[in-house]
Amino acid sequence: MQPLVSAQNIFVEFNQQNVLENVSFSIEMGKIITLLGPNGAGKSTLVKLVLGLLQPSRGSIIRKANLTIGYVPQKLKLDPTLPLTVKRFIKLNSHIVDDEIVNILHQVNGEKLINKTMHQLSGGEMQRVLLAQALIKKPELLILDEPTQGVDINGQVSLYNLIANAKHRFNCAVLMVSHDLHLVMAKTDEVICLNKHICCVGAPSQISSDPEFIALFGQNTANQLAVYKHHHIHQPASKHRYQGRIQLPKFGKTDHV
Ligand SMILES: Nc1ncnc2c1ncn2[C@@H]1O[C@H](COP(=O)(O)OP(=O)(O)OP(=O)(O)O)[C@@H](O)[C@H]1O
Repeated sequence: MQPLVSAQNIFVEFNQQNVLENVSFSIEMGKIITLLGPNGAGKSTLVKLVLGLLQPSRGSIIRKANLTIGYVPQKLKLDPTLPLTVKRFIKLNSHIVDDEIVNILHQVNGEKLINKTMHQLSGGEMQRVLLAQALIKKPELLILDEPTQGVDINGQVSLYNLIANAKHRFNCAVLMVSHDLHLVMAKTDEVICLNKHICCVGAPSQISSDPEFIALFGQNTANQLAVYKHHHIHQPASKHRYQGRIQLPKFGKTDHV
């Protein structure tokens, strides 16, 4: 089956410096992919490439024709003087009737939020509304960039459950940047470990024993992944392109993982 997104030998350069180097990956229907990497590794840059907001300096990225993507950003900056209700926010850029809004909010446990203004929402409520807005298009691919920033632990658990439910309901693929390994790995089919180039890729249990992963993230983090065993078949890691050894910097977000 044709992948939803296929990237081949991507380079992205800012100010004559490579931010992504020779990155190749594909996103297949129904898979949950978690993107890991230290600060500045190029995770958001890769997300922008997949969204089509950025073009590679070299290499190619092919999206399935008419691919529908739902996107949940890290944070949404809204003009505080704008009295935008949740209902109006979800209606932006889409022609949907009120029943559909109620339905989609129900799917993220957010029916009670419909008439609140966006500024009244807590961190967790805001992320659920952003998820609802992303799901309204019935996306084939849902992309989330650190969706639980500023959300407490209960909110994090509930958000990841909602994401997993949405994946089953829409049979969509999910690409997410997350440092909440203890919460996301049980639901993740494939981990892509990025540090400008792809250091390693595979199921969480495979990645946990990869020397590059251990060198980059430490044995404690690898142990968190090791407990997750998947019983379905994954692509062999050799199908992905490993980009060779790297100089390994200290990981900057240890407290998050
Ligand atoms: N528009 C831009 N112009 C110049 N440099 C940029 C631009 N966008 C990103 N960068 C640089 O590219 C590198 C990768 O940034 P990116 O935001 O993709 O990393 P990240 O892995 O998402 O980091 P973090 O975990 O801190 O969010 C960083 O060094 C950043 O400063």
